[in-house]
Parts: sequence; structure tokens; C-alpha cells
Amino acid sequence: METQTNLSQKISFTKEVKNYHPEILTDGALTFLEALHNRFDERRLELLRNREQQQQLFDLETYPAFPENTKEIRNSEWCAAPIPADLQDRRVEITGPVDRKMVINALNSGAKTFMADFEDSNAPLWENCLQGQKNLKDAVNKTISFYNPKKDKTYQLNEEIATLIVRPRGLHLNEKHLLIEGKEISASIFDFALYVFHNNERLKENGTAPYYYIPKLEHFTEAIWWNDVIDFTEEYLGLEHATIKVTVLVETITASFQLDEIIYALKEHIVGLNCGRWDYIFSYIKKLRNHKDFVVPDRAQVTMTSPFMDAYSKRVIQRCHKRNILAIGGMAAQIPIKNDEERNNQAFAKVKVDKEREVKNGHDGTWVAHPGLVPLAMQVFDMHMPEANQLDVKRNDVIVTEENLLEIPQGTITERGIRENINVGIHYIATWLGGNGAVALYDLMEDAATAEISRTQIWQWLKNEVKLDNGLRLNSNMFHMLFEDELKTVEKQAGTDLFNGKNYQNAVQIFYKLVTDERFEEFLTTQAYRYL
Ligand SMILES: CC(=O)SCCNC(=O)CCNC(=O)[C@H](O)C(C)(C)COP(=O)(O)OP(=O)(O)OC[C@H]1O[C@@H](n2cnc3c(N)ncnc32)[C@H](O)[C@@H]1OP(=O)(O)O
Ligand SMILES: O=CC(=O)O
Ligand SMILES: [Mg+2]
Repeated sequence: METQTNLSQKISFTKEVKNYHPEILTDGALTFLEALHNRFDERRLELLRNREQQQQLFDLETYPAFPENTKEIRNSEWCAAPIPADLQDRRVEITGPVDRKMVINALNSGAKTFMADFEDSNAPLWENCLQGQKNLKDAVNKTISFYNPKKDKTYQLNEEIATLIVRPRGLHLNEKHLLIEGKEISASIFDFALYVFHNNERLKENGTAPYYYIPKLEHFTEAIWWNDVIDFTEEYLGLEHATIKVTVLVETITASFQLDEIIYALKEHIVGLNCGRWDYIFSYIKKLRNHKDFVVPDRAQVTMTSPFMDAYSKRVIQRCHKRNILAIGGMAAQIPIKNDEERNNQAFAKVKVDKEREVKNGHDGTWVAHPGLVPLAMQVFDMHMPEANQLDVKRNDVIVTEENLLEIPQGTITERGIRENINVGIHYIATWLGGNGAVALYDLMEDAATAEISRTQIWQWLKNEVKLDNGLRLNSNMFHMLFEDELKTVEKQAGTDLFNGKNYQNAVQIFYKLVTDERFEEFLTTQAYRYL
């Protein structure tokens, strides 16, 4: 299995690794990774075990609640550290994978910041992750360029570019190719450490600093873990304390009950929270999946105006502004539609409504998935938010109870909804296995978070044998019929050759297992990663 051993004799790589990327995996970087792993990995694994224990409680029909023992943190007056100048105005943030051309396009897009994503929109092939680090290093050094021979087009950075924020992979993921004393390293540590190690000096020269988005936190103790990792890193690399800044995604139902606690744990490093709406919906369904009568309607019917989503986003705004940090909105899934003006206008109109809702509610910025949406989002925020942010909008009027955060959205479950989930789930997983973590399907952006909703819904609906809007009950026979039938559509859309190839065939298998296994798999990416 292990083919190369490095200087400390403790680090090795799996045999699949053909390119060691010596410019990224320098001796210094590897020693740093080892130090972080030794110090923090046991604790990370313990935090993951805590998630399992928490789930066992939810399975006994308890519900997430505001923690009793942290009341003091919620009720007392305190604020997070000041926000650096180049993170004060984040009205439009573009997100995208760490692909070289897209990094350049995103930095040039006119957005205030760019979230370079090793997570939801990245298929974590070794090459993608290492080349991604190289792309970011070149971007920070302003030497990045890309040539597309098909278009005979060279890509380079503009004079003015977006501020860079990096999203490492979540705590549940390992980077399976790099082993320390035979153990896979945490993917969070891997992505986080390589970026700060290679770029902190140049970022400082550029007048900025290492900035991160932290994904998928489930508990404030996980925020404490991150805080300790960051403090250790600053000391190890000789950075001034509190140089590294983070924005935390609130994208699990459990985190939503611990906003003050998360901010408090990171209060010298945190500059904002973000409403990661897609993972949030996924988490809501997942965590409560074993509750009796807990059924969520078709994916398309769960929106930001569903009461539980409305409550969540308003509470994020209120708690952020109380603690003097930014409340960033989320991602509307619509992207520009080529060659169809009318449908394109409809898509833009939907994004506009979403961004207007966000800015009027008090969000300080928002996300877009495509450069073509930057001007629209910018216009909306410029119109309703004349200052750099709206930290002064305290939203003391917002009262959100535990019940509000848990309110089950109303709606219907339809055959169409089942088919769409099957179709999108399989296409997405096949694309992911092909090394691409984000894809346009039916004119919507799909990534790991949206695909998680699709497969979790089917699992939940099957388990509950839900009643459809046509009066029929979904049982395993009906599901198999729909599944087989939808596969024909998927084959037609992909083309028979591609469909019969490895990625689609594996995707079909993975999806089928995910939705029909009695045991629920926590993340589709951990299952699919075995095939990468
Ligand atoms: C739930 C969440 O976590 S949301 C955050 C994570 N998800 C994401 O970040 C998704 C980001 N978006 C994307 O990856 C892409 O927009 C997709 C895959 C949805 C669609 O991409 P494409 O099919 O290439 O779109 P399209 O053909 O319209 O792109 C036009 C140009 O814009 C570029 N582009 C599109 N989206 C982005 C982006 N997010 N960042 C940078 N460039 C982009 C394309 O590379 C292309 O460039 P080119 O003309 O120079 O060749
Ligand atoms: O990461 C963002 C989300 O919506 O999920
Ligand atoms: Mg997410």
C-alpha cells in the first residue's frame, strides 16, 4: 500500500499517488502536517464519535435544543474581535472549485470575495486537491495564468481581484492518499495547512491574510477544535495572534442551536457566519430521519421562505450582528441559461428575489455560483445596502424558538420529485466520480450538498412508505419500477457509451445502495470516495 516514506519515516503515500507535487509537499509542509495530525487528529475522531452519540439521542426522538449549560454565553454581552478592512464589505461572494481557469475567472469576476472550494464543489481527487493548492499559491503570488487552446484564449489576473477565502474539506473526510504512521490524515487539516503554510507570507505582503470558510460544523466543541488548530498554526508559523480569520457555515440543524457558542469559541478569529442552505436542508432531514411522522416534501418545495429556513436565516443575522460579525447569505441554485432569453430572464428574476429577501432581512452579503450573476447580486445589494455592511441592523425584533427552527415544511411528495431525485443524484455522482464536483443540471447548480438532499429524501420516503400526491404509497416495488424507468432517461441523456462506462455504472450502484440500505450512510462523499 505505502510506497514512499519521507524524512520523518512516519509519512507515506498510497500506491495510487503518482505525482508527489514536491513544490507543495515540501519537507517543511509535511512536517507541519505531521505536527497538526499528531496534535489534533485524536480529538477530531472523538468529535466524530460524539456526532454518532448525538444521533443516537435524536433516534430516541429527542430534538436539537439550545444547550442548557451554555446559557451564560448566549445571554451575556460580548463581541468578536474586529473584522479586517478587506473583509468588511462582502456584498457579493463568488464560489467555485479550485480548478485553474475557474480560479482566475472567479478572482476577476467583480465579486468582492472568492471562496475557493475544496469541499461541496470539488471532487477530491489527489490531483484536484494538489493542483488546487498550486493554483491558489500561483493566484496569491499573482503569477497564475491558463491557456485554452480550443478557444486560443489566455487567462490572467486583472489589476483588481476578489479577496481570497479558502474552504477546506469537512471534519468527516480523510485525505486517504497521505498516511501518518499508517493513518489517513484529516482532509480538513490537509487543505487548511497547505494553504496557510505556502501563502501566509505573500498574503501579508499583499496586505491581506489567510482567510477560511469552515464547513459543516455540527457542534460548538468542533469550533473549539478549529480554534485550537488555528492558534497552534499561528504559533508554529510565527504569525501574529488572530491573523487567521474564518467564516463559519451554519449548515447543520444542530449548529443552528449553538450560534453564540460557535462565535464565542472562535471569537478572536471569526468574522462571520454564512447560511449554507443546501447542506442545512440535508442535515435537517438527516438528523431527524428516524422520527415518527417526520417527512419533508419534494426538494423543489423546500425554499428559503419555508418557515424553518426563514427562522434559521433570521436568527443567523440577529446573532451575528449582536456579536459584531457579518451574516452572509447563501446560494440560489439558478445559473445563466444560454440560448434561451426568456428562461434566462426567469432564472435571473428568481435570483433577484432571493437576493432582495436576503439584503432586506439584514444579510451583509450573498453567494453566487457563476460570474454571470455577480452584477445582478451586486446591484441588489448596492441598492439596499449603501454602507459596506449592515452590522448596525440588530434585528432585535426577531424571536426564534426551538419549535420555529424545527417546524416541518408543508407540501407534497410527487412522482416527479422522486424521479428528479434519482436522475439528479445519479448524474451528479457520475460527474463527481469523473473528477468534477459541480455541474449544471436542468439549469441549476448541483454540488455535493444538493445531491445529498436528493438521496436522503429518497431514503426517508422509502423508509416511511410515504403517501404521494396521487394517493399511492411509495413502497419498494414502486421505487424499483421508477428507478429502472428513470435509468432509461439517464442513459438517454448521458448517451449509451458513457452510461455503460465505469463512472455511471458505479454511480448507479452507489446511489441505489445509499437510498435502499437499512443503515443510513452519513455522507455520500465518504461512500463515493472509495471509488475515486
Ligand atoms: C451548496 C454549495 O456549497 S454552493 C458552493 C459550491 N458550489 C459552487 O461553487 C458551484 C460553482 N459553480 C460552478 O461550478 C459552475 O458555475 C457550474 C458547474 C454550475 C456551471 O459551469 P459551466 O457549465 O462551465 O457554466 P458556463 O458554461 O455558463 O460558464 C461560463 C464561463 O464561466 C465560468 N464559470 C462558471 N462558474 C464559475 C465559477 N463559479 N467561478 C469561476 N468561473 C466560473 C466557466 O468556467 C466559463 O468560463 P470560460 O467562458 O472562460 O470558459
Ligand atoms: O455550502 C453551502 C451549502 O449551501 O451547503
Ligand atoms: Mg455546504
